[in-house]
Amino acid sequence: MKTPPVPEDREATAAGLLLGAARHSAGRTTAVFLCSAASAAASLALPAVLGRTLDLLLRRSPDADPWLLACAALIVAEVLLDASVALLGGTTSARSAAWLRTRGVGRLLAAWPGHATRFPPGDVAVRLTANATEASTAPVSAATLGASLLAPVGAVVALFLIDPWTAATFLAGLPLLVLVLRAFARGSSDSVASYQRVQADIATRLVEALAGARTIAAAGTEARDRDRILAPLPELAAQGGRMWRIHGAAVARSGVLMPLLTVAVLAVGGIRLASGDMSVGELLAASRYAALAAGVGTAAGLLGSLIRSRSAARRAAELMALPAMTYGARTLPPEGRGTLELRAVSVRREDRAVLAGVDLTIPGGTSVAVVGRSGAGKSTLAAVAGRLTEPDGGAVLLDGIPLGALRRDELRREVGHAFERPVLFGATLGEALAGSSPMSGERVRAAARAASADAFVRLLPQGYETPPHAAPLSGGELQRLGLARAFARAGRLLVLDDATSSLDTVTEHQVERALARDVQQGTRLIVAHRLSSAARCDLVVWLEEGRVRATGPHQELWRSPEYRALFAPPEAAEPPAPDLPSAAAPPTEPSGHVAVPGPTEAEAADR
Ligand SMILES: Nc1ncnc2c1ncn2[C@@H]1O[C@H](COP(=O)(O)OP(=O)(O)OP(=O)(O)O)[C@@H](O)[C@H]1O
Repeated sequence: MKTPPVPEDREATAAGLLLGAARHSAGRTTAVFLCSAASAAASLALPAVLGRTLDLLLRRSPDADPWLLACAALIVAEVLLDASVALLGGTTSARSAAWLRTRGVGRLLAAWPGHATRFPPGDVAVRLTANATEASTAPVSAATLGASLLAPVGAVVALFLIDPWTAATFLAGLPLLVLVLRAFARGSSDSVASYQRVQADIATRLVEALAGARTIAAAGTEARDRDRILAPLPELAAQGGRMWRIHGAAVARSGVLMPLLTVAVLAVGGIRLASGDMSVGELLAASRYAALAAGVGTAAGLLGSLIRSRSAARRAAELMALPAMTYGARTLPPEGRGTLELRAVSVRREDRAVLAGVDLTIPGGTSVAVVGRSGAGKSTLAAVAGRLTEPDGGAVLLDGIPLGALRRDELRREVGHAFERPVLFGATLGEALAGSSPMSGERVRAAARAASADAFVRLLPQGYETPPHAAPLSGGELQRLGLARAFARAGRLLVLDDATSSLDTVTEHQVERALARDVQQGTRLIVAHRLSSAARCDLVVWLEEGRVRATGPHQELWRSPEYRALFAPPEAAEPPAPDLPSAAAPPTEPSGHVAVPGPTEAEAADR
């Protein structure tokens, strides 16, 4: 039977996510429940059949034979059903885990990059592996728990039917069990959540250390960083110990309580046998039913599993709560040339205005350098212009259409990006440059030539067939591949966020010339620290503390000593005397650059 899907926003809660997983595997989970229930029914029927068989055997009745066969059939059925539950349960949980991971990864990648990168990679890995696995067992645990209660409930009913006194004796002890299980559920939730949090903390530290392996080796701090990564271990041990102590205490208490209740039922049954109110067979059946009813004590194990699943689901659901990037349904006017407009754009980060009321109009086909001191908001502006982040106020329009109203394919086809430290995805370099769109090898190579990447790629033994991880790339070569990827898909707007910072000035010049000559013409927004880059652009946007300080051609802005100071080494940053002609004349060749580390692709996404 097809079940309706859980709405996506409901999946952002642990209950909604678990419901979604249960619905996804509804057929198999129902089969687990039915097999568990049938096994419980077989175990319930067995004592009655055994008791009846014993009475018939004691009477040497010829009718005992079919009853003996029924006993054997019930035992075989129980074994087979239990085996089916184990097999089905395992595969059902595996399917639920796959579903949870697919949803989680999908949500993560569909979210605004800045939101997604707030979860450290190690933490995300734990949420999508260990936590997803634990959460995935919930449907099967719930089905098994539900079915496992059928046997004790049925056993108490059977006790009533055999002799109400035996049933009343058993029920008298049940409130104590409820208290034990309640205390267990409360204590466990807390310690399980803390355990999972500390687990993720260690993973986060480990992944950070791997990313900074060179820094650790260079500083010779291996021992200190090992201790730092493993610092939460004592807390993990404490939370783990607490978790299993609570579990152990619940199992021990119910383990004492349940046999006591069984003995009490037997004692009452013995008295009833002595008074002639019960047969020997009925006493045998009552003792077996008492043991079955005592099985309610094992609920602690399944309850513990459900509590761990719920806590893990809560962590996985936090990924589902990430706000997804939204797109519209509009396309760009065909005659547009890539005019970019920012109207009163503001971006806030941690209660601070990173961009404040930025108004800009960049005519189509213009190359624009965005300059300013470190932290001025250049990368944030680049991210807003390419809609890698949504402004908190104002609007960004391309050829008169708000970026948010554009169709996804239209937006990503017409707006390209290159970053300071690009990440290459794909089985081969050729694939990594082509990206997701089908593209001829010649177009990829032309883009690589424009980015001065073709020559070194062809020198690799496998050329464009080299897997990215097997290509020995310098920072500058990697940047050129990132540029080639952007050039190959160049549309109306190309955003280069410090994407040439690792190139030597000669190569940078070559790339810029090829960009102007060989790459499809459109608007270029270039975050630049080098004087030469700013000088070669048609227009410069000078940002200062999140605001546009000035816009204009480089030659015009060069008249300002403060503008010149952006590109000058510190000792020359003092405003020069107004009568110094050399300072006022805009140099055409690079005279220096402010060496500021720019963002990685991931960092750029975090604007
Ligand atoms: N996710 C974020 N959370 C908090 N602050 C942020 C975030 N992203 C950027 N900022 C802050 O916003 C300001 C502008 O950052 P941005 O990276 O845009 O500057 P930039 O001009 O590109 O700097 P640089 O030249 O050093 O790359 C900085 O002060 C930065 O610390």
